[in-house]
Amino acid sequence: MKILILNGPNLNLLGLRQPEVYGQTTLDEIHQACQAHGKMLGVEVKCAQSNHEGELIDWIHKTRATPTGIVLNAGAYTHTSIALMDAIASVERPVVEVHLSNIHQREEFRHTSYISKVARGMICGLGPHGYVLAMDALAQVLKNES
Ligand SMILES: O=C(O)[C@]1(O)C=C(c2cccc(Sc3ccccc3)c2)[C@@H](O)[C@H](O)C1
Repeated sequence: MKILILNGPNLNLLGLRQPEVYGQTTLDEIHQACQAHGKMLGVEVKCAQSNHEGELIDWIHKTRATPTGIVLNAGAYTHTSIALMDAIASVERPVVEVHLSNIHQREEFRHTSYISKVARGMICGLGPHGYVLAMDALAQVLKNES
């Protein structure tokens, strides 16, 4: 059983600017926490980040090879990418969308998510803990569907 932690554009800069919105935790610290939680869950965890839409799509396509749950924070692509939406729909793998901030309390343009249209569920506004909660949900989904 595998879980892919996939992060989109600019999230590699987490913790460096705008701590009031995205907190002070770095992406590397989030990935370390996900790896530790994966060990507790007994699942293999792969963490990746890309600023490039096509590279994120390639990561999603690779999940066709093995039963994998996907934790996806697509960053700004959340609000624009029909290509990411189609990639998720094409692999038929469970996806939990995660956002550090509560996108529904922010600018209007962040209230639309193409990812939510094809994701199993969405967690937003809970900071880095949202990734751990998403992993718990996916571990249960993967167990039920295996
Ligand atoms: O809340 C999120 O996790 C979100 O996915 C993350 C986003 C985001 C946007 C810009 C930068 C970053 S990461 C960052 C934050 C502060 C300084 C540098 C980079 C995330 C937004 O595009 C999304 O609307 C919301």
